Amino acid sequence: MVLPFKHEPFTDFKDERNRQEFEVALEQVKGELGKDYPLVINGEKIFTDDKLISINPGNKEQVIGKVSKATKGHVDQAMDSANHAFKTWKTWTAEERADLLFRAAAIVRRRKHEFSAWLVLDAGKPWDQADGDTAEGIDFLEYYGRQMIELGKGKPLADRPNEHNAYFYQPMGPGVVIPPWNFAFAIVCGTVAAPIVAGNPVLLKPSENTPVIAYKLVEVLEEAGLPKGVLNFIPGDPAEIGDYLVDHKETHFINFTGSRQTGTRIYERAAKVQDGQQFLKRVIAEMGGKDTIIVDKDADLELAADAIVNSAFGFSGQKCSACSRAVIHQDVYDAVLEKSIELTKKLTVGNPSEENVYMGPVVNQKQFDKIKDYIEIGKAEGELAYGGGTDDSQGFFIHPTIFKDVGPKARIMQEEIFGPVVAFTRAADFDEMLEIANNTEYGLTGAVISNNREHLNRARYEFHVGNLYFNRGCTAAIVGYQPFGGFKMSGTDSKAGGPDYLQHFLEAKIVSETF
Ligand SMILES: NC(=O)c1ccc[n+]([C@@H]2O[C@H](COP(=O)([O-])OP(=O)(O)OC[C@H]3O[C@@H](n4cnc5c(N)ncnc54)[C@H](O)[C@@H]3O)[C@@H](O)[C@H]2O)c1
Ligand SMILES: N[C@@H](CCC=O)C(=O)O
Repeated sequence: MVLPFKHEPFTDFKDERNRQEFEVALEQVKGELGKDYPLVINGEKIFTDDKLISINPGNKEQVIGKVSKATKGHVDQAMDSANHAFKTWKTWTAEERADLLFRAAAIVRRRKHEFSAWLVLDAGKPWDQADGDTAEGIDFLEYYGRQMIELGKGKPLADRPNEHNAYFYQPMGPGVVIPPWNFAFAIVCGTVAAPIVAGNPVLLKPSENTPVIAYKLVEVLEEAGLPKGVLNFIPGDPAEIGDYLVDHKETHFINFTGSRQTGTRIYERAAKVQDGQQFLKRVIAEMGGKDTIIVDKDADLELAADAIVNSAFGFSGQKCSACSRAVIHQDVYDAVLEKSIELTKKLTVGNPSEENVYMGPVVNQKQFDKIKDYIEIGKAEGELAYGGGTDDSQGFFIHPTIFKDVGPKARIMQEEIFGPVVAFTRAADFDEMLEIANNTEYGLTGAVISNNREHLNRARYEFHVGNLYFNRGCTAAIVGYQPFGGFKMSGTDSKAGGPDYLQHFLEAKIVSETF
């Protein structure tokens, strides 16, 4: 019997034993750095001369791994292998495919600290954030397995005398998974596991920033018994193979998570029907955010400051859900700002592969330079209230940064920065707060800190975001509890980790028989 879904508990690093175990895992992974990793096509490991070099963003000199790079020829081979594998993979029952995910979850759970240690080194995640990333990956495996078992039963329909109607789901065919680097295990795991458990083979092109941890997932699924060709691992340069994967006439779906710029490009290209293409491609595109926390005048101000600071600076603001705008009622603006600065002063910044800090580096030089530019823009658009320091001598470190008195239309209030920068703005009343909260092109997450029930009720319907939170921060959705996905230019609102997610990768079929 499959037990009900329960999310994977987080590790308490205040417990000395957990800290010691994690240090052991970090040392183990450090002993494995710098290795070569292959492509995996039809179960075959292919090493190429041309490599992606993945480095530790907290220590630029440290090479995490050298990962083979796929060409267009490899994409064709991977698609052939996926098409071949589809013939048998689709015949596995929902329970058999779900069992495979449950086995994979058990393997990752046994090696949890090891996976989190790879995330610390490959993505620069602080320990708690890395632990949360691994736990979320396990959750996706457990949750989608259970959802597939449910969907495998089909849906009830009405029958009439001498007529039986059946409603069931079937897989679509091979598709492409293109994840980002910021949840380098969880998002890769969820976006791969869902189409696979639904019966579709996958071509996985991981982010060029974090390909090693993605390879680890491929190994786990192989160990769990995934037949060859069902998951093909084809890291590469997106400029070389990105469009080719999306345009391919055999690509049935593109499961993308990343920036608005790449997502809209994929959405547009996938709409074009290629010569010989016999179906319309489905695009799941989960994109960026410009997420707001509203603080009402009737609010717990300690809670408000804590929610803003942790949502803005957790993982250095490199979450699509991160709070980058705090919209505060004028009566409590100064108090919330002051409390937020006091909390921010206590945050530690450093290299998480050496010590358990609150904030690590940002992912690469490009992001570091971009965030630095936005800090300069912020100085012209508002007043630097705290932080602003940067240092890329050893790794890509940016200190938590707060701007105050920023106008709602300022660039740092409108454009996704994807770094530890938050802008504060004041509003006269709740109407104005909602107006400012909704005035971006994004609609991903948001939070309202208020004890006014009437205002919370209004926000429920008028604050236009896919994930809205009351009296807490706007990050850290949990699989099965807060399915995730946004409106507007934040994407197709796929609600990852929710009860409707697998249907993106299934065709619903009706068979009506007359007796
Ligand atoms: N909404 C969500 O659920 C969610 C979750 C995580 C991250 N994000 C967003 O992701 C972004 C950060 O991730 P990123 O920097 O990796 O994003 P990105 O758009 O630069 O890259 C995402 C993926 O797309 C690939 N890619 C780039 N160009 C491509 C092309 N032309 N064709 C096909 N693939 C291409 C990349 O190699 C990578 O694998 C932020 O905007 C963040 O908000 C959104
Ligand atoms: N699901 C994550 C965000 C994923 C994007 O980066 C959260 O809810 O914080």
